[in-house]
Amino acid sequence: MERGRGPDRRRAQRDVLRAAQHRRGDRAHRPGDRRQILSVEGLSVRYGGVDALRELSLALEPGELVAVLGASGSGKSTLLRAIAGLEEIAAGRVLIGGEDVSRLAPARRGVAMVFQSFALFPHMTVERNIAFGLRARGESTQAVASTAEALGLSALLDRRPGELSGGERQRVALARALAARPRVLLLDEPLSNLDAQLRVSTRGEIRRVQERTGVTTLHVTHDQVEALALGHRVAVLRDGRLEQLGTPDEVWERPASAWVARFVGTPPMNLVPGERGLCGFRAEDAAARVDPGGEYVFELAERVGADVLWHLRRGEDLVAVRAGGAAPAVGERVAVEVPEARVRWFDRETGRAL
Ligand SMILES: Nc1ncnc2c1ncn2[C@@H]1O[C@H](COP(=O)(O)OP(=O)(O)OP(=O)(O)O)[C@@H](O)[C@H]1O
Repeated sequence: MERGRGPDRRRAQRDVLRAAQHRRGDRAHRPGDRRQILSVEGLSVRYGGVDALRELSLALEPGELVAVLGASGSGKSTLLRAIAGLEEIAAGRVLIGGEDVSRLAPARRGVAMVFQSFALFPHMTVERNIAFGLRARGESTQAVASTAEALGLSALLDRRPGELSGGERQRVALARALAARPRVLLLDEPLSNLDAQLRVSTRGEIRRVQERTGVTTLHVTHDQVEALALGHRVAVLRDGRLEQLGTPDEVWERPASAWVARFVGTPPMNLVPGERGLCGFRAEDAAARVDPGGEYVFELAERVGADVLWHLRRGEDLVAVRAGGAAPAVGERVAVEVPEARVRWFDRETGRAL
């Protein structure tokens, strides 16, 4: 589950490019489908004394997939639940298609939500699970067959959830959400109950179905690999606030703060004190070589996927750099060079990018 180097990084960049092309095409085909715009303005949610969301504002273009990334407790689920109408809002509002839906009942907002637990009805067949929302509203169930087909579920329509694999159950949950043709799709960690391999394939499926249906989507995850691979843009949440909103490339290349720089990437961006503040650089952007006059001391080498990382120390500061060739002995001096264009500077006090 490595991110950021070699093929993974290139794949992420290709995905971003495709997403941009998709969005351009999308606009050309459905000019101004403004009914699908989702925005939240100054949203605050409180649980007793806990501020789960603090004046959070965010706007999604029609057909856009935004991955919401944050540590546990940062307010990701609360954001989705507030948009769906499942949490009381202390301040701010939720707009869908420009209409303030903050006071509307969940069922009238035009949103569908998929939970981590899938929440399927165990006694109903796949077909009835997918049709559930449509039947409840007295609507035609015509969309069931085509949605099931799009998600590769046609052969499973008569089974019950207990007779399905985890990945199949997840696809049924997704099909049930999509069959109702929501304006906005909310996905709350939908991949976290799947094993590593299935996560990757289901991730691709979500991406394809989302692009095909063009439904505006918020996808919550605490997994940065998933967020960068899946989102047209990524919203990074920290303590109920929006720390950064940007394309995967922007979040990777130009973190808005030292906090984002530390949160995104395995290893995270190196941060060491420099003349202009905190100096940030990624492991793959640095060149390291044994040099008796070098500032760093070699501590250990570690294989991470396709790469070998050298962990180095300079006083209190630890850095990791991607290196080739034989590792030096522990304690040997190493020089590290980073091209100026690859260095990011952050304010020492506030941590904001300079
Ligand atoms: N029903 C509740 N009652 C009290 N506090 C709550 C409740 N639900 C959430 N919280 C608190 O609100 C904050 C945000 O929670 P939320 O579930 O939105 O975070 P999250 O980012 O989705 O976390 P995770 O990744 O662990 O699911 C946390 O501090 C959490 O403890």
